[in-house]
Amino acid sequence: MIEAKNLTKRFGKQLVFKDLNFRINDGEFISLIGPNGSGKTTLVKILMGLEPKTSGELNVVKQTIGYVPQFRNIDIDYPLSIEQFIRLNLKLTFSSKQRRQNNELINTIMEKTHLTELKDRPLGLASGGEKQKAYLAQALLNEPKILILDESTASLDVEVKMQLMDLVQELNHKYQLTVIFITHDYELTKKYTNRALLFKNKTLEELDVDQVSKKMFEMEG
Ligand SMILES: Nc1ncnc2c1ncn2[C@@H]1O[C@H](COP(=O)(O)OP(=O)(O)OP(=O)(O)O)[C@@H](O)[C@H]1O
Repeated sequence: MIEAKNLTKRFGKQLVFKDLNFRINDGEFISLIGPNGSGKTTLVKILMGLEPKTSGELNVVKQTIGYVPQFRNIDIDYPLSIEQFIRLNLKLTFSSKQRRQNNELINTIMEKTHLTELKDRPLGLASGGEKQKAYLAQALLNEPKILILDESTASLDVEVKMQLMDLVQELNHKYQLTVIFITHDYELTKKYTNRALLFKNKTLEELDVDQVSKKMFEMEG
């Protein structure tokens, strides 16, 4: 469970947001929406402990968080396979017992993300959707309870976006994974999320997904 009370963030003199009050329950699939520069990434950085809050309270109860960024282009010469890329986040070990456990974990995660058949494909030659699944798999390595998708579908075409979101929805249902989906995509918000947190006038509104309108995605920062 994540709970914020009067959460405020400033960068120097610039107020990013003020007095945010919200709660995200375990197993929710929620979208975080709002114009460019309204503070979505700053808020998730605070949730992940990567950025200090200025004031207010934030409780993230003993939860591990996985983070999936929007994929950037990876050079076709990138030397690692999909599996090797996912392994980058594992702790280095020379113990054979630990290596066995690592292998089991990798196999489970590759299955969960439907990457088993693609494990030896060089990441540089993978499609956009496959690359994004590799990022997702890497984020799942420390068995997070909360998954943050930071515009993770943005550079994918429509069909591939849906496939990735179907996969995330499956993980949300099967493993009660809490999902926070930062997005500028109206259709995906409506189709996949139950609730939305909307940044407006430097604060955050909690909305049922029925209350979300296309207009909310057209606002300028
Ligand atoms: N490290 C920083 N130092 C100073 N200002 C920052 C820093 N990080 C973000 N900002 C500012 O804080 C504001 C919020 O930025 P943030 O990236 O959180 O917005 P966002 O809603 O995620 O935007 P986008 O939809 O464009 O990704 C912006 O005005 C940005 O310039």
